[in-house]
Amino acid sequence: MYRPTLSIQSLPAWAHLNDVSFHNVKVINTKGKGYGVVSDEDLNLTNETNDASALIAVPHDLVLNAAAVEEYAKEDKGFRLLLDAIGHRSTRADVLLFLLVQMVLGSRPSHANVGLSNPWTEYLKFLPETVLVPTLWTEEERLLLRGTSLEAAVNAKISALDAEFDLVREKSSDIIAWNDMLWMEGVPVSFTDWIRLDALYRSRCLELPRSGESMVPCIDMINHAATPSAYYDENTKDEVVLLPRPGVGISKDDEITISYGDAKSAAEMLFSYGFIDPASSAESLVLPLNPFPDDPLAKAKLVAFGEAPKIHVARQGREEKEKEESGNSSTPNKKGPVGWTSPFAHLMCVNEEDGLEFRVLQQTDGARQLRVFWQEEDVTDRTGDFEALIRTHPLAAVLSLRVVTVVQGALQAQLERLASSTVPDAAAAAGDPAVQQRREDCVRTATVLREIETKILEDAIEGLEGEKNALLADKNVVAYLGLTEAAESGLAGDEASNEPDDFS
Ligand SMILES: C[S@@+](CC[C@H](N)C(=O)[O-])C[C@H]1O[C@@H](n2cnc3c(N)ncnc32)[C@H](O)[C@@H]1O
Repeated sequence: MYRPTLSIQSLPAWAHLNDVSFHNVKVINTKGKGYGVVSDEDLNLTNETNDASALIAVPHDLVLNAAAVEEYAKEDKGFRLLLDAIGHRSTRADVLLFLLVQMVLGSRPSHANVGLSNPWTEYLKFLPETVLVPTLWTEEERLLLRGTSLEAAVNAKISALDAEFDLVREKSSDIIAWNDMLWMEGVPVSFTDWIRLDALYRSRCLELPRSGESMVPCIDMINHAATPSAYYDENTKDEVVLLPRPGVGISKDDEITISYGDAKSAAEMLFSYGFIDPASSAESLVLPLNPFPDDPLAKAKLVAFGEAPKIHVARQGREEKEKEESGNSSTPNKKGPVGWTSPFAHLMCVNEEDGLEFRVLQQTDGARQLRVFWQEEDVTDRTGDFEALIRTHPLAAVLSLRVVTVVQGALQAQLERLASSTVPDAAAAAGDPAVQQRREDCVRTATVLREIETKILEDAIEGLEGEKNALLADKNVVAYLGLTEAAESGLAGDEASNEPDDFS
């Protein structure tokens, strides 16, 4: 839909009207990062920060979260109907609905017969038209993610957004005033509008110490840096304040930055914010894990496990590694090993002959319930704990070898997919310079992600090779494989008669 915009030069006027105070800082257009906040003068900072040193202060009533949406619904009966029909599922869902209404009000206020304007109606007009998060990449641009951990995640997110948008359309169409407002008047709201609102929310929401997950106008103009100069907090007046970090020097024209978190992986940063900062992203990735296609228990295992099966891969921190080795290594650039976890892989690799059993129990009310048994013990509530459960099995090492082989195979397949899909040349995008620039940004970011994930996968596979070799040397495994080999060579003897050579 058509979306009016406001120049960032008008932000001070909006801030003044809405009691947001800026002290010696201003919002400007930065190079390559959209808007950002810079210092207007050299700041003489002490090691103490308090309210007097706040660079930006935002009144509590501008903070947008589930509680604020609820307050808004008390004043606007029309919105109450909409919120009760669609909202109350999560903070995000309520805020997105509110933003949708504000976006529509902002684009055709004269026609509005429902919905009350609010400071956010105008503030939305300052926000960027697009965010480079992959849900807003074109289908062609998303091919750049082939083989990365984001390939499946972005497709799943787009499907989820599609289902969510259908629900919003269906429920709001039942309310005549909203049906007219959202879907009939002028250019109706589109799926792209919905994806854009989701992207704005994801890339701009903050975790406030008291108010929780919230959007805060103006504070959301601050960019990220690995070594930030500021942080946000809530003060005794319930304002959200931007404070300089103690001991950090800020000169005139310096950009003021905060940290968006250092525990997020490169994929998570790209997914949520549309950029990757290798200096502050965690070296980790998450991949989906599919059960064996020929496992007759696959469905029961999935139901009993209760969540989407995954493999988490993460480089262990240097300190962790040093602690583990209890040595005092002084090779600062040496990276720690890459470890993995996958609770489902352990469940996936055990079968009836190992002691796994599924039973369907009829309850007194007639309902049927799937129960999981391991070695005769009911472990229905511990399906995520099979790594520990198999440790006491006489063939524990054999079962572990299966798991390690499965995980290594999945990571190897991912690495091959990553290596086999090349990144097309950005110059291939012809025409409009803005489209060309955007394509270059997507190619650059996807290339960074691909390099980071390739290295993590290679190191994880190498680590798994070590684990596999250690397990192959285990005496129980040697004995088990010896028996299996003997059985198979007996079988091979029978099968040998089927070899084409024998017919010759
Ligand atoms: C909370 S907003 C910050 C203000 C934003 N730059 C704007 O124009 O409104 C977060 C977005 O800013 C951009 N951004 C923030 N830090 C960045 C960085 N270090 N490098 C590149 N882009 C960054 C990304 O587009 C991100 O989604």
